[in-house]
Amino acid sequence: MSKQSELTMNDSINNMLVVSSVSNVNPIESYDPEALRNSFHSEIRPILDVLDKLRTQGITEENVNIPTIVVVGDQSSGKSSVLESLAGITLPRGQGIATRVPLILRLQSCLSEQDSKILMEYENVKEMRINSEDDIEAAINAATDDLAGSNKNIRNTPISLHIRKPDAPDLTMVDLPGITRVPVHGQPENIYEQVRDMIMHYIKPEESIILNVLPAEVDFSTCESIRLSQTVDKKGVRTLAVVTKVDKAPEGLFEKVTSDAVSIGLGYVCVRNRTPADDSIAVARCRELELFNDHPDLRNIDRSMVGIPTLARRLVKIQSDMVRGCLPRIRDQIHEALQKRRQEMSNVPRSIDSVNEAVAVFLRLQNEMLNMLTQVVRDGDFSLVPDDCTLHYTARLHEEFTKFAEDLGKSGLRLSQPSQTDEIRQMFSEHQGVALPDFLPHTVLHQLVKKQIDSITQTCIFLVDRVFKYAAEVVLHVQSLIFEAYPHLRDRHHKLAIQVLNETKTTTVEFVERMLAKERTVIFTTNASYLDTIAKINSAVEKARRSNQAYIELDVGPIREGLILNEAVPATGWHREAWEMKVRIAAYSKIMHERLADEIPLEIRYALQRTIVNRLQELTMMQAFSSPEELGTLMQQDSKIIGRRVRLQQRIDTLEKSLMLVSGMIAA
Ligand SMILES: Nc1nc2c(ncn2[C@@H]2O[C@H](COP(=O)(O)OP(=O)(O)OP(=O)(O)O)[C@@H](O)[C@H]2O)c(=O)[nH]1
Repeated sequence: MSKQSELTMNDSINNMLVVSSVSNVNPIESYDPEALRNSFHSEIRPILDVLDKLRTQGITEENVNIPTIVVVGDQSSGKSSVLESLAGITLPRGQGIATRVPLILRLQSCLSEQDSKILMEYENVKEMRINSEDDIEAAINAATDDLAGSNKNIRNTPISLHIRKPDAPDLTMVDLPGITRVPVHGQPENIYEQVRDMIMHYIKPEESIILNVLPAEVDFSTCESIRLSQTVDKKGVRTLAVVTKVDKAPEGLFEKVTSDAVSIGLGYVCVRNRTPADDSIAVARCRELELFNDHPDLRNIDRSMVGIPTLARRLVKIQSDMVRGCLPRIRDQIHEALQKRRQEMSNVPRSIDSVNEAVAVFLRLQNEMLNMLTQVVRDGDFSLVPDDCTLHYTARLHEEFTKFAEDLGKSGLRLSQPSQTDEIRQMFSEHQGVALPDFLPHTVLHQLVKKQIDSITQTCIFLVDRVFKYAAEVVLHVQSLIFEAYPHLRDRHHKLAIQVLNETKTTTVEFVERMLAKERTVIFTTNASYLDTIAKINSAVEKARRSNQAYIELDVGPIREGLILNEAVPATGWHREAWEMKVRIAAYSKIMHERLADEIPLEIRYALQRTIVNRLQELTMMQAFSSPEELGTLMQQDSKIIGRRVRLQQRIDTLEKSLMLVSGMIAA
């Protein structure tokens, strides 16, 4: 019992009885711990113990909903004071934000003072004993600072306070930070959203009972806590209102709680908590008794709606009703969570405990990598990674090659461009005398073909660059997936893959350069489409001429352009010869582009397939480790994976323990 308390709890109870006999007005019920203990059914207590244990083990993080009384209210509405009144101990209170982390308050009655104990737990602090009630406030403040820092920040990591004392009601409740719209004392700008999210987390489950703390001085419909609780419990069927500070605003309270403008399904209980003027909690209880018995505005309120003793009794009853029959559902939820965690665990690599095991995993992973690369690169089979579009190798390559063919088609000479006609004409004049005047000079043709090749050289080399870069990404991505847990092994394979791909890229670039050199050096084709294209262009122009068209749309193979006939195709002279040369270049370019658009992609695909599926396979298989130590280093697991495995194992252990507890309780 608090040193501050000049009156003991028994004194206060005696006082309550004295006051009530003097006042002679329908006295409110006195706080009778014995009666409360008796009303607490013997079968409820063990269930509560189990539920409390589950809660402290963090089972709620596994989506297992445990019936809980959640205390919510606007800032400084008196939440902590209500808990203080129920527990008979001093909790941190104030005008600013006092509660900054969830406080799970577990009250438990016991037979004698010798059995009393106070324990606190949070995060990594387990079963910290608090020797005196006077130290609770400081301990909670220190733990809050520890969890949420010493400024006014909040954090959703609970402190659990277990108080066992003779006259406590058997109740477990969660106190939450008060809702505030305006950040104060260095609180973050989004303090409202943070508090709201925390409150919603606790009140959303159907199993939660919402203890909505409303100060008597305000219009209840303006309370933010009412607004929030109505979003999850519209009709208020699981909401109980506690009206505090009735001593400050007794006028009109009777109408407020009887009209029920804010739909509170479980009803109202009006209380007067301890104020700074009360020396002790016991004194506060006496003053509450006097207030409700004597005040002309309060004495008419139904006795079942006033006083901390009534509130304690109501809560114990609600809690008893709640926990009865909840165990089978909780067992099923734990079972489901356990299955899920076990499934997750089966996907986390196991720890490696021997050299033989390390060798086996080493070989298995290498095989997995090669199989996956073969599937992706050779077979175009991405069934292992349906959602990962980067690994749909053949489709991505096809896109690249189609674009390459389009780019080639777009490059080069345009039949309609006068500047090119002038250029050709210039070339003609420089090559006069090489052949008879009515022959198109081959040297000019050759020079123009060379220009064509120069204009597409970059397009070809860039294609090799892009495709090899992408292929390297695919290989590294597959390796990262397979060797996720083994960073050293992954790095070794990355290095090997980059090395062989670079080698192949060099030979592929050489191949492309050789192809372009051939095209630049030799003008050659046996392809009938060369003459065919020339004939088609000429015939289209002739036809247009005959029908006196000034303009034609040419559409011959890849040649699609509009021509103003008199400008582009003059009947005689230099211009006419330039036009004829242009037609030949266009027809020949078409054949060259087709050759390149097929040959270069074919070579790239062949080279990549041989490298990734065959060469990499050989090199991977040839890889060895010189000693068990080297193998040990290679097979060292990523610390993140180790951490994940440990955390999962802890969760599984907790769930297994919880399942045993609950199943045992159901069977009992
Ligand atoms: N007069 C009077 N004052 C009260 C009553 N209940 C609470 N108070 C005072 O109201 C102030 C706020 O009370 P708290 O219990 O800290 O309120 P809270 O809702 O827990 O506060 P936060 O956690 O900061 O939101 C304190 O100064 C209390 O002493 C009451 O019934 N009567």
